Amino acid sequence: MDIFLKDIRKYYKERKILNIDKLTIEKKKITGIIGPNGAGKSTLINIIAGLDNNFLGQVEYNGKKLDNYLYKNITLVNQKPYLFKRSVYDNIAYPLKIRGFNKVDIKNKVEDMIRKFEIDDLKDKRAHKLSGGESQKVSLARALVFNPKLLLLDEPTSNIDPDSIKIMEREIMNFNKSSNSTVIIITHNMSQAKRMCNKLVYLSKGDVIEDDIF
Ligand SMILES: Nc1ncnc2c1ncn2[C@@H]1O[C@H](COP(=O)(O)OP(=O)(O)OP(=O)(O)O)[C@@H](O)[C@H]1O
Repeated sequence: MDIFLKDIRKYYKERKILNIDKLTIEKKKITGIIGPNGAGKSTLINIIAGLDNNFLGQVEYNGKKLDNYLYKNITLVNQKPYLFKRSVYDNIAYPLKIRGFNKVDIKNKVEDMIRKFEIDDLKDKRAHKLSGGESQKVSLARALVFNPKLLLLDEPTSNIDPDSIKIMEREIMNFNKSSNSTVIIITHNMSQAKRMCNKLVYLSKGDVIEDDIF
């Protein structure tokens, strides 16, 4: 889906955090959002995810307002993911269970994710006992397993070792190509942005300074 933002204003108390007149995120592409600390990147991605309604302006998804169907097809992976106190396997299965997939499908899809992310050794571990980087990997696997139409990533590889970064970038790019889903990634890593993104949006003090750096 493509996303169109218009006249976005976000305040905390009197302080203006976001001030975006117009921004289009193109469908089927990977768009990177970059910019200094405090620029408003996480605030923006939370608004796009539908997790923050307290703002002025319009966000349209394929020309429509966010509804329940769209909301269920959007997922956000945070830098500090929240995982349930269950096994890694159960955590990855969860989005499929709540969407009513049958047991065989769930097993196949979860095992496929475990294979792709090379986390077989983690599958029976309780998720709250994982390291920060392991949690981020599991959280990305849990996001991709149900094939969202819009994947939002807030610094998904910030705690990750170089080998695991390769795996995560590969899986995000493969997912984007095979599903034609739209991906937005916040990153401070310019070489990662260049490796992965079709387009880059530069945010500074809540304003879009440039929206196509490449
Ligand atoms: N709940 C809140 N209450 C008040 N101010 C907030 C709140 N959340 C964020 N802010 C402020 O909004 C501004 C933008 O924060 P945001 O987290 O969106 O920045 P960011 O670009 O994602 O930064 P970083 O690169 O450090 O993650 C910051 O100045 C932050 O202090």
